[in-house]
Amino acid sequence: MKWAEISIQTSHEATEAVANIFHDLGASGVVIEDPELVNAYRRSGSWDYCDIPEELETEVVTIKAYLPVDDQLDDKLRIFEERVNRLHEHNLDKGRGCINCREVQEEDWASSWKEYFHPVRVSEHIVIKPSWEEYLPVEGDIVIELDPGMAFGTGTHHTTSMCIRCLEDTIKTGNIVFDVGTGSGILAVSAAKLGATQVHAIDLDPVAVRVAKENIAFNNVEAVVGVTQGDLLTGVEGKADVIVANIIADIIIKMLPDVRMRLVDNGTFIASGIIAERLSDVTEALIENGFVVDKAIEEGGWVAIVAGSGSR
Ligand SMILES: C[S@@+](CC[C@H](N)C(=O)[O-])C[C@H]1O[C@@H](n2cnc3c(N)ncnc32)[C@H](O)[C@@H]1O
Repeated sequence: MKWAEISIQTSHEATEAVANIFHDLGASGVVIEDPELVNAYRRSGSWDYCDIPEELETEVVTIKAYLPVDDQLDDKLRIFEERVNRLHEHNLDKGRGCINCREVQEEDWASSWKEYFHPVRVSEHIVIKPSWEEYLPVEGDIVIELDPGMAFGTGTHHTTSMCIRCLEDTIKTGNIVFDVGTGSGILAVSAAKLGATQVHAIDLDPVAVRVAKENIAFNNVEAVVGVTQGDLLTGVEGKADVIVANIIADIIIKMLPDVRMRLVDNGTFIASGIIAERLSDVTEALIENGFVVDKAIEEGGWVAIVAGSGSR
Protein backbone atom coordinates (compact mmCIF):
# COMPACT_ATOMS: atom_id res chain seq x y z
CA MET A 1 0.00 0.00 0.00
CA LYS A 2 1.20 3.51 -0.77
CA TRP A 3 1.17 6.15 1.96
CA ALA A 4 1.75 9.87 1.97
CA GLU A 5 4.02 11.21 4.68
CA ILE A 6 2.78 14.72 5.45
CA SER A 7 5.06 16.84 7.56
CA ILE A 8 4.68 20.36 8.84
CA GLN A 9 7.07 22.67 10.65
CA THR A 10 5.11 24.49 13.30
CA SER A 11 5.43 26.11 16.73
CA HIS A 12 5.28 24.61 20.22
CA GLU A 13 1.95 26.25 20.99
CA ALA A 14 0.31 24.84 17.85
CA THR A 15 1.56 21.26 18.31
CA GLU A 16 -1.56 19.82 19.88
CA ALA A 17 -3.93 21.60 17.51
CA VAL A 18 -1.98 20.39 14.44
CA ALA A 19 -1.94 16.83 15.80
CA ASN A 20 -5.72 17.08 16.24
CA ILE A 21 -6.17 18.20 12.63
CA PHE A 22 -4.20 15.14 11.49
CA HIS A 23 -6.39 12.93 13.67
CA ASP A 24 -9.55 14.50 12.24
CA LEU A 25 -8.29 13.67 8.74
CA GLY A 26 -7.95 10.02 9.66
CA ALA A 27 -4.26 9.65 10.65
CA SER A 28 -4.02 6.93 13.27
CA GLY A 29 -1.00 8.55 14.91
CA VAL A 30 1.44 11.41 14.60
CA VAL A 31 5.20 11.70 15.02
CA ILE A 32 6.21 14.82 16.94
CA GLU A 33 9.84 15.87 16.62
CA ASP A 34 10.27 18.47 19.34
CA PRO A 35 13.89 19.62 19.81
CA GLU A 36 13.09 20.88 23.32
CA LEU A 37 11.97 17.41 24.36
CA VAL A 38 15.16 15.92 22.89
CA ASN A 39 17.27 18.41 24.86
CA ALA A 40 15.31 17.76 28.07
CA TYR A 41 15.73 14.00 27.66
CA ARG A 42 19.43 14.48 26.94
CA ARG A 43 19.84 16.54 30.11
CA SER A 44 17.91 14.01 32.21
CA GLY A 45 20.89 11.63 31.88
CA SER A 46 18.59 8.64 31.45
CA TRP A 47 19.66 7.96 27.87
CA ASP A 48 22.83 5.90 27.76
CA TYR A 49 22.21 4.53 24.31
CA CYS A 50 23.32 7.29 22.06
CA ASP A 51 25.29 10.41 22.02
CA ILE A 52 22.48 12.63 20.88
CA PRO A 53 23.73 16.10 20.08
CA GLU A 54 22.16 19.15 21.70
CA GLU A 55 19.49 20.60 19.38
CA LEU A 56 20.34 24.23 18.77
CA GLU A 57 17.21 25.34 16.95
CA THR A 58 14.47 24.69 19.49
CA GLU A 59 11.64 26.86 18.18
CA VAL A 60 10.53 24.64 15.31
CA VAL A 61 8.50 21.49 16.00
CA THR A 62 8.06 19.04 13.12
CA ILE A 63 4.89 16.94 13.08
CA LYS A 64 4.44 14.03 10.69
CA ALA A 65 1.48 11.85 9.90
CA TYR A 66 0.74 9.17 7.35
CA LEU A 67 -2.38 9.07 5.18
CA PRO A 68 -3.24 6.54 2.48
CA VAL A 69 -2.61 7.63 -1.09
CA ASP A 70 -6.14 7.45 -2.53
CA ASP A 71 -8.65 9.68 -4.30
CA GLN A 72 -9.36 11.57 -1.03
CA LEU A 73 -5.76 12.58 -0.38
CA ASP A 74 -5.85 15.86 -2.33
CA ASP A 75 -8.98 16.98 -0.48
CA LYS A 76 -7.46 16.04 2.86
CA LEU A 77 -4.29 18.02 2.07
CA ARG A 78 -6.36 21.05 1.11
CA ILE A 79 -8.40 20.84 4.33
CA PHE A 80 -5.21 20.39 6.34
CA GLU A 81 -3.65 23.52 4.83
CA GLU A 82 -6.86 25.56 5.33
CA ARG A 83 -7.17 24.56 8.97
CA VAL A 84 -3.49 25.29 9.65
CA ASN A 85 -3.91 28.73 8.09
CA ARG A 86 -6.85 29.40 10.41
CA LEU A 87 -4.98 28.54 13.61
CA HIS A 88 -4.54 32.27 14.34
CA GLU A 89 -8.34 32.42 14.89
CA HIS A 90 -7.66 30.37 18.03
CA ASN A 91 -4.75 32.64 18.96
CA LEU A 92 -2.26 30.01 17.89
CA ASP A 93 0.87 30.81 15.93
CA LYS A 94 1.28 28.25 13.14
CA GLY A 95 5.03 28.94 13.10
CA ARG A 96 6.79 28.41 9.77
CA GLY A 97 3.80 26.41 8.56
CA CYS A 98 5.79 24.75 5.71
CA ILE A 99 3.95 21.61 4.63
CA ASN A 100 5.67 18.77 2.78
CA CYS A 101 4.17 15.66 1.30
CA ARG A 102 6.06 12.62 0.00
CA GLU A 103 5.02 9.15 -0.99
CA VAL A 104 6.40 6.19 0.93
CA GLN A 105 5.85 2.45 0.55
CA GLU A 106 4.66 0.59 3.64
CA GLU A 107 7.42 -1.99 3.09
CA ASP A 108 9.99 0.82 3.20
CA TRP A 109 9.27 1.52 6.85
CA ALA A 110 9.09 -2.11 7.91
CA SER A 111 12.11 -3.44 6.05
CA SER A 112 14.56 -0.70 5.17
CA TRP A 113 16.89 -1.80 8.00
CA LYS A 114 17.15 -5.29 6.50
CA GLU A 115 19.71 -4.21 3.93
CA TYR A 116 22.14 -3.51 6.80
CA PHE A 117 21.67 -6.88 8.53
CA HIS A 118 23.68 -9.83 7.17
CA PRO A 119 25.04 -13.05 8.74
CA VAL A 120 27.56 -12.05 11.39
CA ARG A 121 29.92 -14.12 13.57
CA VAL A 122 29.62 -12.64 17.04
CA SER A 123 31.67 -15.12 19.05
CA GLU A 124 33.89 -18.14 18.44
CA HIS A 125 30.88 -20.37 17.77
CA ILE A 126 27.80 -18.21 17.36
CA VAL A 127 26.78 -16.82 13.99
CA ILE A 128 23.62 -14.69 13.80
CA LYS A 129 21.83 -15.20 10.51
CA PRO A 130 18.92 -13.06 9.36
CA SER A 131 16.03 -15.42 8.63
CA TRP A 132 15.90 -14.26 4.98
CA GLU A 133 19.63 -14.83 4.20
CA GLU A 134 21.61 -17.96 3.29
CA TYR A 135 24.63 -19.04 5.34
CA LEU A 136 26.78 -22.17 4.97
CA PRO A 137 27.93 -23.17 8.48
CA VAL A 138 31.45 -24.39 9.16
CA GLU A 139 32.25 -27.06 11.77
CA GLY A 140 31.53 -25.90 15.30
CA ASP A 141 29.19 -23.10 14.24
CA ILE A 142 26.04 -22.48 16.25
CA VAL A 143 23.76 -20.64 13.86
CA ILE A 144 20.95 -18.51 15.29
CA GLU A 145 18.19 -17.45 12.91
CA LEU A 146 16.78 -14.09 13.71
CA ASP A 147 14.13 -11.69 12.54
CA PRO A 148 14.28 -8.86 15.08
CA GLY A 149 11.26 -7.05 13.64
CA MET A 150 10.67 -4.02 15.83
CA ALA A 151 12.64 -5.39 18.81
CA PHE A 152 16.25 -4.59 19.73
CA GLY A 153 18.88 -7.26 19.19
CA THR A 154 20.38 -8.22 15.83
CA GLY A 155 23.74 -9.12 17.34
CA THR A 156 25.45 -6.33 15.46
CA HIS A 157 25.37 -3.94 18.42
CA HIS A 158 28.50 -4.12 20.60
CA THR A 159 26.40 -4.49 23.76
CA THR A 160 24.72 -7.62 22.38
CA SER A 161 27.79 -9.27 20.85
CA MET A 162 29.81 -8.75 24.05
CA CYS A 163 27.01 -10.45 26.03
CA ILE A 164 27.02 -13.40 23.64
CA ARG A 165 30.79 -13.80 23.99
CA CYS A 166 30.49 -13.70 27.80
CA LEU A 167 27.61 -16.22 27.67
CA GLU A 168 29.75 -18.51 25.52
CA ASP A 169 32.56 -18.38 28.12
CA THR A 170 30.19 -18.84 31.07
CA ILE A 171 27.33 -21.22 30.29
CA LYS A 172 27.68 -24.86 31.19
CA THR A 173 25.38 -27.62 30.03
CA GLY A 174 22.36 -27.82 32.31
CA ASN A 175 22.51 -24.20 33.50
CA ILE A 176 19.41 -22.16 34.32
CA VAL A 177 19.56 -18.67 32.77
CA PHE A 178 17.47 -15.49 33.24
CA ASP A 179 17.63 -12.98 30.36
CA VAL A 180 16.36 -9.63 31.59
CA GLY A 181 15.33 -7.26 28.76
CA THR A 182 15.34 -9.95 26.11
CA GLY A 183 14.39 -7.73 23.13
CA SER A 184 14.50 -9.98 20.05
CA GLY A 185 15.30 -12.96 22.32
CA ILE A 186 18.81 -13.18 20.90
CA LEU A 187 20.57 -13.79 24.25
CA ALA A 188 17.94 -16.26 25.45
CA VAL A 189 18.24 -18.29 22.23
CA SER A 190 22.06 -18.11 22.44
CA ALA A 191 21.95 -19.37 26.04
CA ALA A 192 19.76 -22.31 25.01
CA LYS A 193 22.01 -23.17 22.06
CA LEU A 194 25.05 -23.00 24.34
CA GLY A 195 23.63 -25.72 26.59
CA ALA A 196 21.31 -24.05 29.12
CA THR A 197 18.41 -26.35 29.85
CA GLN A 198 16.06 -23.70 31.21
CA VAL A 199 15.96 -20.07 30.13
CA HIS A 200 13.52 -17.45 31.42
CA ALA A 201 13.41 -14.37 29.18
CA ILE A 202 11.67 -11.20 30.36
CA ASP A 203 10.81 -7.91 28.68
CA LEU A 204 8.63 -4.98 29.61
CA ASP A 205 7.69 -4.31 26.00
CA PRO A 206 4.87 -6.50 24.62
CA VAL A 207 6.28 -6.17 21.08
CA ALA A 208 9.62 -7.56 22.26
CA VAL A 209 7.80 -10.43 23.99
CA ARG A 210 5.99 -11.31 20.75
CA VAL A 211 9.13 -11.04 18.61
CA ALA A 212 11.20 -13.05 21.12
CA LYS A 213 8.58 -15.82 21.08
CA GLU A 214 8.74 -15.94 17.28
CA ASN A 215 12.54 -16.14 17.28
CA ILE A 216 12.52 -18.81 19.98
CA ALA A 217 10.13 -20.91 17.88
CA PHE A 218 12.21 -20.23 14.75
CA ASN A 219 15.25 -21.70 16.48
CA ASN A 220 13.37 -24.68 17.92
CA VAL A 221 14.21 -23.88 21.53
CA GLU A 222 10.64 -23.47 22.85
CA ALA A 223 11.14 -26.45 25.13
CA VAL A 224 13.97 -24.63 26.89
CA VAL A 225 13.10 -20.92 26.69
CA GLY A 226 10.00 -19.29 28.16
CA VAL A 227 9.23 -15.58 27.70
CA THR A 228 7.15 -13.40 29.98
CA GLN A 229 6.24 -9.75 29.98
CA GLY A 230 7.50 -8.20 33.19
CA ASP A 231 9.48 -5.49 34.92
CA LEU A 232 13.06 -6.68 35.46
CA LEU A 233 13.08 -9.58 37.97
CA THR A 234 9.82 -8.60 39.72
CA GLY A 235 7.73 -11.72 40.19
CA VAL A 236 10.42 -14.06 38.88
CA GLU A 237 10.78 -17.12 41.06
CA GLY A 238 13.56 -19.64 41.56
CA LYS A 239 17.29 -19.15 41.08
CA ALA A 240 19.53 -19.01 38.04
CA ASP A 241 23.13 -20.03 37.45
CA VAL A 242 23.53 -17.11 35.06
CA ILE A 243 21.62 -13.83 34.77
CA VAL A 244 22.24 -11.63 31.75
CA ALA A 245 20.94 -8.09 31.28
CA ASN A 246 21.76 -5.79 28.40
CA ILE A 247 20.03 -2.64 29.66
CA ILE A 248 21.35 0.76 30.72
CA ALA A 249 23.66 1.40 33.68
CA ASP A 250 21.03 2.93 35.97
CA ILE A 251 18.63 0.02 35.52
CA ILE A 252 21.41 -2.48 36.10
CA ILE A 253 22.37 -0.73 39.34
CA LYS A 254 18.71 -0.66 40.42
CA MET A 255 18.21 -4.39 39.86
CA LEU A 256 21.38 -5.59 41.65
CA PRO A 257 19.74 -6.65 44.97
CA ASP A 258 17.21 -8.76 43.02
CA VAL A 259 19.95 -10.20 40.79
CA ARG A 260 21.94 -11.29 43.82
CA MET A 261 18.85 -12.82 45.43
CA ARG A 262 17.99 -14.72 42.22
CA LEU A 263 21.49 -16.12 41.61
CA VAL A 264 22.68 -19.45 43.03
CA ASP A 265 25.88 -19.43 45.10
CA ASN A 266 28.80 -18.83 42.76
CA GLY A 267 26.43 -17.77 40.02
CA THR A 268 27.33 -15.26 37.31
CA PHE A 269 25.83 -11.92 36.37
CA ILE A 270 26.59 -10.60 32.88
CA ALA A 271 25.69 -6.91 32.61
CA SER A 272 25.90 -4.90 29.40
CA GLY A 273 24.46 -1.74 27.85
CA ILE A 274 26.83 0.31 30.01
CA ILE A 275 28.61 3.28 28.45
CA ALA A 276 32.31 3.30 29.32
CA GLU A 277 31.89 6.44 31.47
CA ARG A 278 29.52 4.53 33.79
CA LEU A 279 31.83 1.53 34.36
CA SER A 280 33.03 2.76 37.76
CA ASP A 281 29.44 3.47 38.96
CA VAL A 282 28.30 -0.04 38.05
CA THR A 283 31.46 -1.68 39.45
CA GLU A 284 31.06 0.15 42.77
CA ALA A 285 27.39 -0.83 42.99
CA LEU A 286 28.27 -4.46 42.23
CA ILE A 287 30.82 -4.54 45.04
CA GLU A 288 28.38 -2.84 47.45
CA ASN A 289 25.88 -5.59 46.65
CA GLY A 290 28.38 -8.36 47.42
CA PHE A 291 29.44 -9.28 43.88
CA VAL A 292 32.99 -10.02 42.81
CA VAL A 293 33.85 -8.42 39.47
CA ASP A 294 35.58 -11.03 37.31
CA LYS A 295 36.14 -8.95 34.20
CA ALA A 296 34.99 -5.95 32.19
CA ILE A 297 35.35 -5.81 28.42
CA GLU A 298 34.99 -2.73 26.29
CA GLU A 299 34.06 -2.25 22.66
CA GLY A 300 33.01 0.87 20.77
CA GLY A 301 32.60 2.89 23.97
CA TRP A 302 30.41 0.21 25.60
CA VAL A 303 31.27 -2.07 28.51
CA ALA A 304 30.10 -5.54 29.53
CA ILE A 305 30.85 -6.78 33.02
CA VAL A 306 31.02 -10.35 34.28
CA ALA A 307 30.53 -10.61 38.04
CA GLY A 308 30.23 -13.53 40.43
CA SER A 309 27.70 -13.78 43.25
CA GLY A 310 30.22 -15.64 45.46
CA SER A 311 29.03 -18.03 48.14
CA ARG A 312 26.70 -16.85 50.89
C1 LIG B 1 19.17 -2.93 24.67
S1 LIG B 1 17.78 -3.94 24.57
C2 LIG B 1 18.57 -5.54 24.72
C3 LIG B 1 17.98 -6.58 23.84
C4 LIG B 1 18.73 -7.90 23.79
N1 LIG B 1 18.76 -8.54 25.09
C5 LIG B 1 20.14 -7.71 23.29
O1 LIG B 1 21.07 -7.92 24.06
O2 LIG B 1 20.31 -7.33 22.12
C6 LIG B 1 17.06 -3.69 26.16
C7 LIG B 1 15.71 -4.38 26.33
O3 LIG B 1 15.34 -4.19 27.68
C8 LIG B 1 13.95 -3.99 27.74
N2 LIG B 1 13.65 -3.32 29.01
C9 LIG B 1 13.86 -2.02 29.35
N3 LIG B 1 13.46 -1.79 30.62
C10 LIG B 1 12.98 -2.97 31.10
C11 LIG B 1 12.42 -3.37 32.35
N4 LIG B 1 12.25 -2.51 33.34
N5 LIG B 1 12.05 -4.66 32.50
C12 LIG B 1 12.19 -5.55 31.47
N6 LIG B 1 12.72 -5.22 30.27
C13 LIG B 1 13.11 -3.96 30.07
C14 LIG B 1 13.65 -3.17 26.50
O4 LIG B 1 12.28 -3.30 26.13
C15 LIG B 1 14.59 -3.79 25.48
O5 LIG B 1 13.97 -4.83 24.76
